[in-house]
Amino acid sequence: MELYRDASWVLEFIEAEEKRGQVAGSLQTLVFKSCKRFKLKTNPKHIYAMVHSCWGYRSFIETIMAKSGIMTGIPEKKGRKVFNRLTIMLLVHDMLFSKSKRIQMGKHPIKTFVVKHKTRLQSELARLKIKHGVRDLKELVKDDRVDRTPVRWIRLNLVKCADQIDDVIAELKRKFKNEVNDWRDIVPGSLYRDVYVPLLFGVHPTDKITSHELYKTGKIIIQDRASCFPAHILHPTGDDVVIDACAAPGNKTTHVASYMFAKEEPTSVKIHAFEKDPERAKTLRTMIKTAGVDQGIDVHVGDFTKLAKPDIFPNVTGFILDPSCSGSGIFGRQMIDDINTNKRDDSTTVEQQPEEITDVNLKTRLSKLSSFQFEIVKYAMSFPSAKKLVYSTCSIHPEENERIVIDLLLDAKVQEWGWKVRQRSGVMPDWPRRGLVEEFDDVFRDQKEALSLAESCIRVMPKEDGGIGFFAVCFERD
Ligand SMILES: C[S@@+](CC[C@H](N)C(=O)[O-])C[C@H]1O[C@@H](n2cnc3c(N)ncnc32)[C@H](O)[C@@H]1O
Repeated sequence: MELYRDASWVLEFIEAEEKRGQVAGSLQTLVFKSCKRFKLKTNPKHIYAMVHSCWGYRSFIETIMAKSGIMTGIPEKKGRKVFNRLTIMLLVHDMLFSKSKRIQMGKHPIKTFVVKHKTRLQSELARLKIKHGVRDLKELVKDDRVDRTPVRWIRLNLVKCADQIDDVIAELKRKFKNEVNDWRDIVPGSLYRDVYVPLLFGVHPTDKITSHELYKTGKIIIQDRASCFPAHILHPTGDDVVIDACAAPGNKTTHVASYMFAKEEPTSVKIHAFEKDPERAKTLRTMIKTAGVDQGIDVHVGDFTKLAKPDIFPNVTGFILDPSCSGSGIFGRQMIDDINTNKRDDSTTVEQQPEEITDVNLKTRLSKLSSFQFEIVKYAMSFPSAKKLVYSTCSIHPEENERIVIDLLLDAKVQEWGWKVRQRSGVMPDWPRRGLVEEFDDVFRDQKEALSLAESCIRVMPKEDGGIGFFAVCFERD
C-alpha cells in the first residue's frame, strides 16, 4: 500500500504543477523532486515507473473511470470519501495497463473496492479501444513526454498553393481518411477542418507529416492553431506593409505572407521581419525560403526598437507583435525541448523548468517581461502610418496580457496617437474564450467598458482549447 500512497502524493504534486500553468520540467525531475520534498521512503525509481506509465494513460483512465461509475460508488465516512481519486487511478492503471495486469498489494479495502469494478472497467477499456480504432491504447501513448499537444495543426500556405487549394485538401483527405467534426475526436488517421482559421487542419500528433511532399515543398506548414490567430486577425492585404517586430522562427511572418501574397507572387518587399537573435534569424530565413516568400520579406537582424526608426518605415500600416514572454502557455517536454534547442525565446524563457521558479523570481521575471512588452508595443505604435497592430503572447499570466492592454490604453502618448482596442466583432467574434474581465474591472469603473475591453481580447487555454495557451488583442486607429 505504501507504494500506491506515495505515488498518489507524487501524482497530486504533478497535477498541481500542471494546474499552475507552469511549463513542466521532465516528469522524472518532478517525481524525484516531490519524493524529496515529501521525504518519501519508497524507492523513487519504483514510484517513477508507476507514475510515468499512469500519467501517460491518464486521459484514458479518467474516461474509463468516469464511464464505469467507479467514482460514484466510493464509500463515505462522515461525509468524506474514504478512498483517494488518484490512488484509485493508480490501481486501475495497474489492473488494466501494467504488464502483469495486477494490483501490487496484499489484501486491502481499496483493492477489494477496485477489483469489484473490474468487469465494468474492462468493458469500458474495450469500448475505448474500438472508439480509437486500436488494439492497444499503448499505440496512442508512444512517446516519453510529460505531455504533448492534443492536435497537430497544419495550415495551407497560399503563397505556394493558392491555385491548388482543392488538390491539396484532396491530398490531405487521401492521407487522413477519417474526417471528424470536432478536434476532440481526432485519432490517428483523422482530419479535422478548423472553423476559426481558414484552411487550417488538425491531425493526430502521432501522425507523421514532415516526410510528406506537401510539407517538404512548403505547401503546408505546421503551426499551432492559436499561433495562427494574429495573422488572421491582422488580415493584411496586398496593399499593406507589415512589420513583424519579433519574428523568429517565422510562423506568424510566413502566415502574414500567406494572406498578402496569395493572389500575387511577391515582387517587392512588403514585410519587414525583425529578429534580435542571429541564430534564430537563421531559422527565420530558412522558414521564409521554404514558404517561398523570400522576395517579399526583408529580414533585419537586431533589436527592433533600435534598428527600425519610424522615419525609415513611414509606410508601414500593420504590425505583428509577438514578443518574448514567460511561455507559460506552452506545455510538454517536446515543446520545452523545442524552445531550448531553438532558443525559441530569449534567455529568460529558456529557464522555464519549474524547479528553478519560486513565486518570488516568477514575479520578478514577469515584471521585467511586462515592462519590455509594454515598451516594444508602444514603440511600434509610434510609426506614423500604422493603423492596426496585433499583440500576442503564449503566456497565461494577466501581467503579460490584459495588464499590458490596460497600461497601453492608459498611456498619454498612446491616447494622443489615437490607438484603441478593436471590438470583439472584428476579432474572431465566434471564438468563445475572451479576456479576463476582472482585470479590466479593477481599472475601468464603467462596467460596460470593462466588459467590452475584456471581450475584445482572446484567450486560449493550454490543451483544453486544442493547443498552446495564448493571448491576442488588436489595436487600431483611423
Ligand atoms: C515569441 S518569439 C516570436 C515567435 C514568432 N512570432 C513566431 O510565431 O514564430 C519572440 C522572438 O522575439 C525576439 N526578440 C525579443 N526581443 C526583440 C527585440 N527587441 N527586437 C527583435 N526581436 C526580439 C526573440 O529573440 C524571439 O525570437
